[in-house]
Amino acid sequence: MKPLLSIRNLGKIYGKDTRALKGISLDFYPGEFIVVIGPSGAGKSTFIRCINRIVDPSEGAIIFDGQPLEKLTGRKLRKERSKIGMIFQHYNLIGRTNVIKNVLHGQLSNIPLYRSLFGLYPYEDKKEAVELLRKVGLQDQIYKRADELSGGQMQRVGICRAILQRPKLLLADEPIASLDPLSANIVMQQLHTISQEKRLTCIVNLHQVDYAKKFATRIIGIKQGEVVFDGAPSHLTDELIKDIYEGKESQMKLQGEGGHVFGTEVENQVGLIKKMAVGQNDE
Ligand SMILES: Nc1ncnc2c1ncn2[C@@H]1O[C@H](COP(=O)(O)OP(=O)(O)OP(=O)(O)O)[C@@H](O)[C@H]1O
Repeated sequence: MKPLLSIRNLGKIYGKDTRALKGISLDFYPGEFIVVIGPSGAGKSTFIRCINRIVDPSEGAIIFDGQPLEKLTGRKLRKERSKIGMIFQHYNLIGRTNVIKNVLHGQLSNIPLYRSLFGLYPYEDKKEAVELLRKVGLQDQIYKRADELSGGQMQRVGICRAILQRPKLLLADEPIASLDPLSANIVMQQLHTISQEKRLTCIVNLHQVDYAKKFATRIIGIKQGEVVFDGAPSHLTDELIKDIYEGKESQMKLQGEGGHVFGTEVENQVGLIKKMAVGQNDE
């Protein structure tokens, strides 16, 4: 199968000497639900943001749907970006606008300006927006202002907006970091269900390892800007988790399903796993 997204030797340096990413090379395939984990400052957000060029990489290649994203500018870049949906930690909804219009904004890049100014969205888009909102249980909130919703409801609107964009790739930067555990679980479940139904490739940054193990088809661990784990959730042992979050790297290598798991020396320290448990994100 051809990858939808190929990243080669991706690096990012902020300012003079903050190396946020170093030599990252990864392939992502249609239908994968990838969760990126790693300690605070590891480079997770930078990684996600380099993919859609919110952040410009310092080096490397990002081949998305056959196009070299790192080289594109202007209209060509906008065209490729319109195939990449984004879900944000703080939802990025327009508070004074109602729910369905927020969802329809997902189609802004695909309709002429005059239509969006007058709210003239195609019937098919409106129908799909309603169906998506029904799917995430918001059918009774369609005409409510977005700022009257709970955080979990706002994020479900954010998911519907990203899906209505009809992307090939969905990026989510800590989508549940601001939610209570119950809402977080609902949001992750719905994000997972919808993206799997539509066979979208989904890359999600998370702090909660429990959710990564519950929902991911593949987990990527990043530490100090480098990939230190890439494999199936079943291969991510408690010891490896401890390593990603606090252990020292060693020569030991472990093989994971994806064929490239990186092992580390295990420090015998308890407690961190518990901290990383759902709802106890205290980094
Ligand atoms: N705009 C910026 N300017 C300068 N340095 C930055 C900028 N954004 C991030 N960094 C630095 O790059 C490194 C990686 O940051 P990044 O936000 O990507 O990590 P993260 O894994 O997403 O962290 P967190 O989980 O806390 O959000 C950190 O050292 C951070 O201080």
